[in-house]
Amino acid sequence: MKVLPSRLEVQAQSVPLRGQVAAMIEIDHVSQVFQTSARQDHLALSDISLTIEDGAFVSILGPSGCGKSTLLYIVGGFVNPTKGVAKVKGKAITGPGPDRGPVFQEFALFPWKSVLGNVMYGPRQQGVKPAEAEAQSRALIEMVGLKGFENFYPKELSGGMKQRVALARTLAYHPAVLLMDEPFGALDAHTRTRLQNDLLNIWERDRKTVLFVTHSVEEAVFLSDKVVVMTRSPGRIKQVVDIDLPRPRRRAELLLDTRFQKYVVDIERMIDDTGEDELHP
Ligand SMILES: Nc1ncnc2c1ncn2[C@@H]1O[C@H](COP(=O)(O)OP(=O)(O)OP(=O)(O)O)[C@@H](O)[C@H]1O
Repeated sequence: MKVLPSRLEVQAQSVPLRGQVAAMIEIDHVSQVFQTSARQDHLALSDISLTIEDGAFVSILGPSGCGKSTLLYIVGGFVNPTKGVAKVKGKAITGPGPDRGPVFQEFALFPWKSVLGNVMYGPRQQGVKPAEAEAQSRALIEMVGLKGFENFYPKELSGGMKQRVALARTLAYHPAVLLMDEPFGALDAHTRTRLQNDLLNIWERDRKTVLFVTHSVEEAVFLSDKVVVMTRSPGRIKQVVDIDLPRPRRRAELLLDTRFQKYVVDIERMIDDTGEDELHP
């Protein structure tokens, strides 16, 4: 899904929500119809209901075009569902907010700002004083493994480094929920593995709720508490799989673990069973 307004400024203006609740996100009978340019209605999502607990890491898997991004954008408040309601902390989502931090490729880094400038942007917009915003941002840059690159500009960074900056920039808002749309999809296998490990380490520190869209079954099983498998278009939930593997997880160990391998094979079969990976206009 491709057309998104740049809403970073909007997110930065509202006040963050606080407090722990059991259900962080509730998606209640949500359907989404898009009008295509040919003026035909296209049912992208059909009657999706899903509850995501506070602090859970949930991945969404499914064939291309099944509505994964659309679901993420509905939770982000960038798309209003045609039917049903999506809630965050019990409140209906009516637009973007700083409680939900998107890590989407559409939210490209500001090319005219340094790494530090990009990460500091959110806290400064939220009224954090410059010295404090800088200290917080430097700590986050270190946390995502970019210490020493504070004064670099996006064009001087690799794809993986840009993703790290994007993650630090979103974390700087202190969102309760991270919304990640194939954040590592464009990276080489080695960088992808490193970023998966780093993301898990960061997540294990403060257990934010994460909603993560990916095409990689292995990545989903490695990272997640739950994997949501969707049917092909129109997207419905086929199955929610609880990933009962101990944490902290080490990728090298898990790859040899028969339980991990079984989850991957079972979920791959579920996706194959959703039908041919055909795209329909
Ligand atoms: N703004 C839009 N206007 C019209 N149709 C749209 C719009 N956004 C998405 N769609 C359609 O909705 C369906 C779901 O799109 P979406 O991007 O959510 O799927 P996806 O599962 O994330 O796909 P992929 O895995 O290929 O990224 C597709 O058929 C797409 O063409």
